[in-house]
Amino acid sequence: MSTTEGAGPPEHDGEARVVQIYTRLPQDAATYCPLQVSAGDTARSVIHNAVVTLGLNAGQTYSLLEVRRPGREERLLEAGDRPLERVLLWPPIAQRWHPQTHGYFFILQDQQANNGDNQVENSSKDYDDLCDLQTVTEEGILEALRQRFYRLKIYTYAGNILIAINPNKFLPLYYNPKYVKMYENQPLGKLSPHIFAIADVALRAMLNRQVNQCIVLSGESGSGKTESSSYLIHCLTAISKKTYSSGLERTVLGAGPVLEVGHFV
Ligand SMILES: Nc1ncnc2c1ncn2[C@@H]1O[C@H](COP(=O)(O)OP(=O)(O)OP(=O)(O)O)[C@@H](O)[C@H]1O
Repeated sequence: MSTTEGAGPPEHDGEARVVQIYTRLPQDAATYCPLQVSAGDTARSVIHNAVVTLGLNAGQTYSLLEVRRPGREERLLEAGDRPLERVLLWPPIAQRWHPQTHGYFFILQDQQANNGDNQVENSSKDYDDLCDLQTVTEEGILEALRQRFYRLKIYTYAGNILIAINPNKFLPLYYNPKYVKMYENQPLGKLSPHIFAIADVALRAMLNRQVNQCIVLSGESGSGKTESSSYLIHCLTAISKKTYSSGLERTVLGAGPVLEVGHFV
């Protein structure tokens, strides 16, 4: 386990993948460890497993970096971020196998030694679900949402309700087609909060219970209800293979303006 290139193509096991974690530590030059990572694993658990696998000092604090272009595009993952969600956004070749030389990989680094570098981390705790807040006050909820918004995390759960904050700009990262597949058949809350998760849960409930389902979109004017309904419909038609090619998405979305006209008559 002491090379810069890894040892061969990774194995795939359903939703789990083998991810190469390289180290950037004062005590070594180029060590890596292949780790089996599943979609729900967070940076926190991946760091823990890498530290154990590499036999590193568990008393130290480590952080995990996603590298897209060595030295140029490096992003520090927060403890609750899910590394496999990042991998799915890499180009196919980089998703399958990611030795350092291909430019897409993860780095485990000593947090203390690297303070000041690549710091996107924020000391405030990040909550995917507002139900995890220690004290629930209006101020606390708004602050938690604000901190997530600063990190471009526009979705947050409050139990099985999804709160969406209008970013007022297109965030391609969120709506990558690979995310539709990733959220398919996943329990709510296993992956990062997302509108596709709501669509998938509603579709599965409908199919399993054979009962119509309803998703309520509520918010003030301009908050993003129409936009959100488009993402829901896109996701529903994409995961329903039969309707995917039938133009249903276009038909349903086309009904929107007609209904809105009715609203003002
Ligand atoms: N998830 C999003 N990503 C990017 N932009 C968004 C998102 N949600 C909303 N927006 C932006 O905000 C604008 C207003 O959103 P939208 O039309 O969906 O609001 P609305 O709640 O349906 O408003 P109204 O109730 O007045 O019809 C959109 O045109 C879009 O530019």
